Amino acid sequence: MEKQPRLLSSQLLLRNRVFEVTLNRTLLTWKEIQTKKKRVSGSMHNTFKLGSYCVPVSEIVAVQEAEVDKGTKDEGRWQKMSQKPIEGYPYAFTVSYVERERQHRWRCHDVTFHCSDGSLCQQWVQRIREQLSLLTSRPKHLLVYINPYGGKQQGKLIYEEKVAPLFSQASISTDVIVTEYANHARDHLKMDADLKKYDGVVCVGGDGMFSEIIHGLISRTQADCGVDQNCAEEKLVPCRVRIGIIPAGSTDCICYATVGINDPVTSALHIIVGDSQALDVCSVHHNNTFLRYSVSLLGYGFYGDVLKDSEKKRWMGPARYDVSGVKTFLTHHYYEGTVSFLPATDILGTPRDKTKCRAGCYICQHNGQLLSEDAQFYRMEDNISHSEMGGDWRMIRGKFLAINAASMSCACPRSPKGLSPAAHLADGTTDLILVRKCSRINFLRHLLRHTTKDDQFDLNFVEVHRVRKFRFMPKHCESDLELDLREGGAGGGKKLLRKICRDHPACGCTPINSSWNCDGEVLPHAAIEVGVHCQLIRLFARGIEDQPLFEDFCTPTVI
Ligand SMILES: CCCCCCCCCCCCC/C=C/[C@@H](O)[C@H](COP(=O)(O)O)NC(C)=O
Ligand SMILES: Nc1ncnc2c1ncn2[C@@H]1O[C@H](COP(=O)(O)OP(=O)(O)O)[C@@H](O)[C@H]1O
Ligand SMILES: [Ca+2]
Repeated sequence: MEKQPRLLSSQLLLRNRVFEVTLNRTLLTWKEIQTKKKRVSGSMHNTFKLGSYCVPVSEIVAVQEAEVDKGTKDEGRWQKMSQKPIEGYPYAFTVSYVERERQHRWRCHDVTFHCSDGSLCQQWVQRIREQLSLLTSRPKHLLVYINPYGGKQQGKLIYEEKVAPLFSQASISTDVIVTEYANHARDHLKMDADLKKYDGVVCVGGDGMFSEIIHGLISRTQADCGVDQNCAEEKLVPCRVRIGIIPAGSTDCICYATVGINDPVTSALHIIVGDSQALDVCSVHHNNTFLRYSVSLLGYGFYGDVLKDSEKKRWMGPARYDVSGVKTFLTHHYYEGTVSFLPATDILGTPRDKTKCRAGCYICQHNGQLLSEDAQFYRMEDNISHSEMGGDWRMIRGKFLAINAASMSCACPRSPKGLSPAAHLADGTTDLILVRKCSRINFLRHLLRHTTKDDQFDLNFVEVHRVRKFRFMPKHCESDLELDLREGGAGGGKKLLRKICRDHPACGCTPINSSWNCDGEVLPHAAIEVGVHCQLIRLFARGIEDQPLFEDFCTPTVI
């Protein structure tokens, strides 16, 4: 039977005031004790307020015996915490814990308790350390990949200055690899990394870098388990190793949509406390050949074109998306093709819901298997679910300015509610958004609504479906065409081009096909098949926390 740790309770000094400090299995609390002197002043003026504070053990970053300053030199903050001596209390220890600030930002704060007795001080440090060691979800050894060229090229600096000190404070050891070329991290994970050694992988970079990491990790897991990625129908094996994202990219939508902010220190703290958030992954295939994985946006048309154009402007940093965004908006290209999809019918929730996926999301906790009342009835009647039968595929043919599949909200600083505000992180579905050909002004209305409270789907040229699978087939199948052009020689090519020009009068100024924006990576194929793999990977995150009313929240504010 598990040994119940006993309660530890002592009277300790904090900022020259006496507190009753208590540690149990889950909480560290400290309550101010009225001293005689204070009681007198309290009763006389009736203004004296006693402080009472608490921190969940799960949010303690570290505990450290503090060196009470006796005029000796400072030997470094985390070697020994230097403190002013208090008469009669020559010993002290410092607890570092997570404190919540505005807009989902987390910070590491310190509180130092002074003790009269050295062995009591040691007992406190030891007991808190014991409690921390019981938290088995915390990582101990991490493999870190830094993209030194992501975003504003600050990845290395961000990691060294803001993240590494926190990891060492929390006794997390790391192996750090600064990538030397694109796909370095992917290939290292896929082939070389000794994954058994690590509890997690940390990605310092943007969405493109994160994409490298998941490709390495998922491919490696499938290879180790003998699963063929090329077969679109295969059930993929979930990855054991969790991934932490330290945002140092341009859009950082995966970090923002899973944590609520793109802030390196906040992300580091979510890694340290050992958070876990499952994430859906889309697999993208073409002709039974595996192309890529995606966790955030798969965008054809507008977002594909923005990305493709922006790649030429990398030197501009994150501003390249604004420039390419305006350019792409003005060119106003539309693309013809057929979208087929398998609607997720047997679930609760729709992409137009007002409720959002938040930390501990009820829908995601049930793997997206929660049944709506109708579907439940249907299942009872037939004893088999619609999706188990294969479901009904739907087909929409048309001219589209954008086809977006958002497997998560895709919230980012540019659009805090995201491309699909009600999408879930881990429900096994993706929200397929179809924006049909419309006027520039209407398209602008749609785009601008991503930045306001107005519903971007409430427009007659926009539709959105929650789906488990989808396919896109452009009117002109690019790969066949390319092959024909290449293999058919100049004559054959010209003939074919003439045919395309006939079919597509805008040729010359309008490209026939767009490319897909797959989590910030250009995917040149137009024709693709996509399937969602429910909860294939896990992040060191917990989803976006509901903004706490600070009085209700158990943080070291007065309770
Ligand atoms: C004219 C007014 C336009 C306002 C439109 C606001 C809509 C913004 C919605 C952005 C959704 C972004 C989805 C995330 C994509 C990233 O994977 C990708 C790559 O990010 P990375 O550079 O790797 O961090 N970024 C972009 C812009 O394609
Ligand atoms: N050392 C490197 N040199 C060049 N490119 C790299 C390197 N490491 C990673 N990359 C690539 O850089 C691209 C962009 O990275 P990312 O971190 O997403 O930044 P951003 O958000 O600015 O696009 C990704 O496609 C990634 O594969
Ligand atoms: Ca999803």
